[in-house]
Amino acid sequence: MTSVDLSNGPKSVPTPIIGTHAGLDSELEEKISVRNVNFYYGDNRALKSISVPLYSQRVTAFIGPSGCGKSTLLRILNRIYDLYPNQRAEGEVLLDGDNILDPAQDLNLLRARVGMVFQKPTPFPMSIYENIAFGIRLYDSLSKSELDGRVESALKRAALWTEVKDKLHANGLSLSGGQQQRLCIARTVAVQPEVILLDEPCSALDPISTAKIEELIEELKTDYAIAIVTHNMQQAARVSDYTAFMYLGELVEFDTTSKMFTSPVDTRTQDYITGRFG
Ligand SMILES: Nc1ncnc2c1ncn2[C@@H]1O[C@H](COP(=O)(O)OP(=O)(O)OP(=O)(O)O)[C@@H](O)[C@H]1O
Repeated sequence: MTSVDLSNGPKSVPTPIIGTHAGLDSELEEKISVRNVNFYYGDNRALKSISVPLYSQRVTAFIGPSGCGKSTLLRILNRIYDLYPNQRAEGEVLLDGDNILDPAQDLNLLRARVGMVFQKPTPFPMSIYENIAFGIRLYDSLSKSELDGRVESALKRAALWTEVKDKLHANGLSLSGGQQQRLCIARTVAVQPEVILLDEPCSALDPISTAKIEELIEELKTDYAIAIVTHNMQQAARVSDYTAFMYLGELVEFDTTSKMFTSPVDTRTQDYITGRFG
């Protein structure tokens, strides 16, 4: 493994350890490139010169102790932080080469291209069908039969169709927690994004629902670049191809998941993965 300096940022931020992962996987396509990103909540710098790739058709896990900045980083990738005052990002986040931090970026379009699923399932208080149709209508004008088809295929994609096909007009909130989370994934998939961000999607779920979501992630990655924040090391090891370890707002190490979990370079990564801190 070699160490490559991706940072032109402040000298106080150590160079992250970036593995020679690209050489292991010749079909890698960099969908998102985070370059020297700093993030501020007011005056508090929560992210420090972060540079990391997200690859198409690969799952990248973001791990690290509570408060290290994992969710903050995800919230930059679809500019959801823009909804809040006094939060700002510096640097570049390239999506297919275009900087989405550009003030001229169309945020509705960006959020259609980069979908997000949150920790707590957040269905809208409306029918299962409408939960999905609502988002599609924002971006596409489809006939009723086309819309029905898109709703059905999103529910199938999220492995929920067989459980809900006979009650599409029941309220989304009447579903179990695990079903609600799959409904949220269906809602995200329905608008045909290119990137899916999952922020601790299983933390409120039981082991069976968690296993279903993990299978789903494996299935979805054939079409999307996926980023997942998780506190569960076994989950990161199971579902991801690449892992980024963050600590105190810095990216400490990034490599293939197999390398990170068998021979991490930085002792902080090793300590975290083996449960010695965090
Ligand atoms: N809305 C906010 N206002 C001010 N500071 C915030 C806000 N949200 C997060 N922070 C700070 O930014 C830092 C990173 O928080 P973030 O939620 O990204 O961490 P995390 O790694 O996702 O943590 P966890 O694993 O606990 O969810 C923390 O120091 C946190 O206190």
